[in-house]
Amino acid sequence: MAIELLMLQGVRNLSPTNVSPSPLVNLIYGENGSGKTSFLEAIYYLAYCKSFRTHKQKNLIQHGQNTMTGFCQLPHKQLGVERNQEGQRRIKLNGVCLNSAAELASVLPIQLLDPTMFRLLEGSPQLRREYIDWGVFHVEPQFFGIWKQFKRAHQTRNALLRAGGASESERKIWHSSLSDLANQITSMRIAYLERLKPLFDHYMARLNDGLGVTMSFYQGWKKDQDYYELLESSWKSDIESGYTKSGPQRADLRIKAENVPAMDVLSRGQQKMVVCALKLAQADLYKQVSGSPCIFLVDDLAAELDINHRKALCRLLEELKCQVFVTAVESTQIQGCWSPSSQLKTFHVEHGTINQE
Ligand SMILES: Nc1ncnc2c1ncn2[C@@H]1O[C@H](COP(=O)(O)OP(=O)(O)OP(=O)(O)O)[C@@H](O)[C@H]1O
Repeated sequence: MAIELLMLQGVRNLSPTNVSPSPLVNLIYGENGSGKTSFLEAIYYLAYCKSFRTHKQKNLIQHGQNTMTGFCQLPHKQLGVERNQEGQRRIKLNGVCLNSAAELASVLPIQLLDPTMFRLLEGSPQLRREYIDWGVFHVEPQFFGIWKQFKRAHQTRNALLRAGGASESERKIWHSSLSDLANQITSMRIAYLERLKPLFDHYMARLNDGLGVTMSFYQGWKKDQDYYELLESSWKSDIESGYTKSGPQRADLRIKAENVPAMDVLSRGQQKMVVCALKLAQADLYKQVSGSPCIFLVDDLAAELDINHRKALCRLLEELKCQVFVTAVESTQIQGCWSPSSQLKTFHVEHGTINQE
């Protein structure tokens, strides 16, 4: 998958933009505040209808404008997204309006590496669940529907808990349905991670061998415990808490270095390497399953990565043969990291205007 043409209008400080990127490596460089991250943010918005740096999507719309629009030409697909100040949004795929951003999930598979990526290790388990589930969904598309059903059943159980209980028969019906869905979700997550783990080990070794980094999966309750039995036995204590304390909604990916949580012992740069290995492994598996590579958005590659690690990451991105959009303040920071086969295109951003060199 590669973007063949990208058109943007009304995005942050960017002038109307019309770019034909390289199918492989695109280097976007310019001074601080010139618009590099905004450019990546616009691509990300096309894929997910949300920003990676703010919850307020309105902030993406250029000051003084009512609307922002993004359009990209993909192989055999055209994707357009528009959003206005009132929060109204229009998504079109091949000229047909989509009802929700969720329908976009498999159109533009994007992996983001940015200066805050270490949060995947430090942040809440929710971020790591989202990471796992992105991959599970792309391997098992029915996962999304099962997860939605589970979420509804889980919300209903919580509502019953807060209401002080339910009849035995009603409770048992919900527990049976919840445990069935929870077990399906967990099996899919475990199967996905079993395929991901050797890839993660491979990329970890290529990026920073010797850190002793391991990943393990916590499914959200004790491994050997039957989830239906657990729901039944924890009913009373869950009524006291007012919510369901265990289940796939509490799952986590535990990353350790020499048996200690990675975030407690690794440097920022080393944590970033671990996150790079996680994302590369995910992109590799995605490519094996779908036959097509992800697109990588790499913001400010030079931040906290020394030249050897930068080169190692660039080599791995090249080997994946994926389309990459990478930003830097100075082109010299990363221009030399790519081989001649990377079909490098360089774009200079100046006061929001993007020019190919
Ligand atoms: N809605 C908006 N309308 C117009 N300009 C905006 C809007 N939001 C942000 N800006 C401005 O856009 C500029 C571009 O910011 P951006 O983060 O893309 O720069 P950058 O090139 O990535 O910088 P850095 O190298 O410092 O990360 C900033 O000067 C910012 O103040």
